[in-house]
Amino acid sequence: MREDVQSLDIKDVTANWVNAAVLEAQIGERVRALADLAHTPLFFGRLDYLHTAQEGQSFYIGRRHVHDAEGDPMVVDWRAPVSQPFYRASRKDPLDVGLRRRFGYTGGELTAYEDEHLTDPAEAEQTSKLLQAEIERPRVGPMRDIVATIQPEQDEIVRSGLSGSVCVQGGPGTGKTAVGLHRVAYLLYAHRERLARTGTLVIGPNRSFLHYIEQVLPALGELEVKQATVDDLVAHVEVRGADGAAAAVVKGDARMAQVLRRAVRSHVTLPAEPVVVVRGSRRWRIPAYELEEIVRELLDRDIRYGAAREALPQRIAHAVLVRMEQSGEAPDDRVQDAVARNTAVKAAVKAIWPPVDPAKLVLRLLSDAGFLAAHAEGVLDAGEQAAILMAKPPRSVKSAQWSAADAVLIDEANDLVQRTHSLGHVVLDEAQDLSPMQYRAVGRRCSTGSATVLGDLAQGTTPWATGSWAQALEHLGKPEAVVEELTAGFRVPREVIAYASRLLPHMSPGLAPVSSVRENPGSLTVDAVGGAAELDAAVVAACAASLRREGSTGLIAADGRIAALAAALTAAGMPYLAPGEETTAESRLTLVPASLAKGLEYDYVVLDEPAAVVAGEPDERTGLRRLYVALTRAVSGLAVLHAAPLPVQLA
Ligand SMILES: Nc1ncnc2c1ncn2[C@@H]1O[C@H](COP(=O)(O)OP(=O)(O)OP(=O)(O)O)[C@@H](O)[C@H]1O
Repeated sequence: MREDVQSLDIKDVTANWVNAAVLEAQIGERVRALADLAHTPLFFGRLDYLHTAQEGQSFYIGRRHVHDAEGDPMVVDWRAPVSQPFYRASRKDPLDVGLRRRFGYTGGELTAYEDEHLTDPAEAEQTSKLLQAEIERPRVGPMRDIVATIQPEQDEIVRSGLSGSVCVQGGPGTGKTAVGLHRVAYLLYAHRERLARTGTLVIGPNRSFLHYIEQVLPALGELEVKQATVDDLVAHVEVRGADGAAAAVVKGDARMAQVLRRAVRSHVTLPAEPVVVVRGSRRWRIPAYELEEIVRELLDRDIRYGAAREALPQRIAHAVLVRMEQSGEAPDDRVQDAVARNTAVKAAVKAIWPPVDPAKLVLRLLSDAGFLAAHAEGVLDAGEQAAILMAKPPRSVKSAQWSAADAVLIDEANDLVQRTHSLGHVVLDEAQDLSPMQYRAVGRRCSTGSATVLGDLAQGTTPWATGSWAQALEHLGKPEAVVEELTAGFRVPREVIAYASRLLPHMSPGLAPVSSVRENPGSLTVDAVGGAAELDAAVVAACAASLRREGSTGLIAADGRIAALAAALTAAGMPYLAPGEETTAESRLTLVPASLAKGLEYDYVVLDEPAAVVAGEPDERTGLRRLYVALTRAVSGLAVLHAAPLPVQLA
């Protein structure tokens, strides 16, 4: 297929050099998409149908469509309807499938297969060894795709339609991230043209996380999906400052949207003077009361501030034209445009509906107590207003120490002035940490599209963490989204998840523990070390022991412990990576501050001093949630080492 594309001769089919350049770029893209990936086999499954139109036919299922020299299909794309039973068929509902075969590969070489005769009553139900092997395959690079082993409950989410938004609640390692990414790939397949036009975006919590997941979609042949953090989306100003928790909570509260809306609209002044337009020998006068009617009508229509500001001169000009017609003239559109540009009209518009600079507006709200009070009246109480006022008002937008929450406020103000462009589909991962104002910022970016929201309420570690998905979806502007739950855990072995789940009742009562699909006896060790002095050495030794096995090792520790552990690793001659960095021949060890561990995973995890992880957070609940995240990163083994007593909730 690649050679066919490469050998295309476009000399005779392009009319000019622009056509030729475009076509060449498209050919280049297609060749890239058809690249031969040595370790990515062309097919991973086979379906033999019993009846229907495809009677007796078998299909090979793969990452992409492959055809032979005649153009006949050899491998069917996993996203095609004919592939769906590969993921959904069961003994209870075989979906006309007689045989389902899964192929297993080792380094790109076919080494195993597994057959299921779904309609054979003599055959017993069994769990797939290939699935187990796939999950436990040592991790060396970034996150991998799971096309070969998507589970039925995951597949339902992956294949849900483009028009509806979906929210997925699931404990650690239930495959939320994997499902979200595969859903994008599916939607791009099913709605290619529409989404190519409108665009797709994956939002993750930080750079390390985005690095970790960035290969999944390209491996599925999807090269056009953008990735960003929420901070990237709202980067209207340079963020150099940070808020205390109290200020950040108020700034992230949805009520701020109301305050901003009032503040923006407060710039409109009802006209007190008439507008007099002079054209040739004639003067046309629009009295103040009529101007006021126009302004009130625009305010009521609830269009964006900037759009109304653009409409106003045309409305005034229209009023002038009506008068011209009444006096027997026959003005046309060009006259209306000329009147709209008349200096008297422009001056009136400037006085009535002046331009608003979103950053300046937010700066004024946060630094001018009187201005804030005027617009926050009845919305924020005095204490809340005091919490967000800057101690020392900066001189300009440029010199202000903007915080991340401020940037979100500016984004909201920006949207009040001018509508934010909406994409076709947005995937929001680790959503539980977003503030209501951040949800709104994301919601603006899919206001005419749909969203996939992924998260775990138990892993919320911000002071404004999501308490319920219904509220979050309300802020996002997708209250109709369906909330699905994933309960089967793929990453974390049973023993480890059981240990971590001891924390659940103390930090997120009501959430059911994940039920791991994997039994790995001996995957958990918890060891007390004599004293703080010996801890570093014990941790280094545990890392060295993990590294003797295949795959990646993550050393997770409280942020405050990272410097000491970095020094200890260096002294021991053990090179290490930062979170999100790909493992190399030199190092398979990553030193992970607990604050960056979310969403990541390692074959083996060494967890340093749980009590310090808890103590590193402002309150106990957040501390326990941080610990829960750290405890649930391991695929094959977790070694907990402590010098201080373990948190009582773990005991
Ligand atoms: N059906 C599957 N087949 C094979 N591996 C799977 C499957 N589902 C999930 N996994 C693997 O399980 C691990 C966890 O998945 P993922 O990171 O998507 O979980 P998550 O729910 O986002 O976790 P967290 O809450 O910790 O962010 C990944 O390595 C993923 O590839």
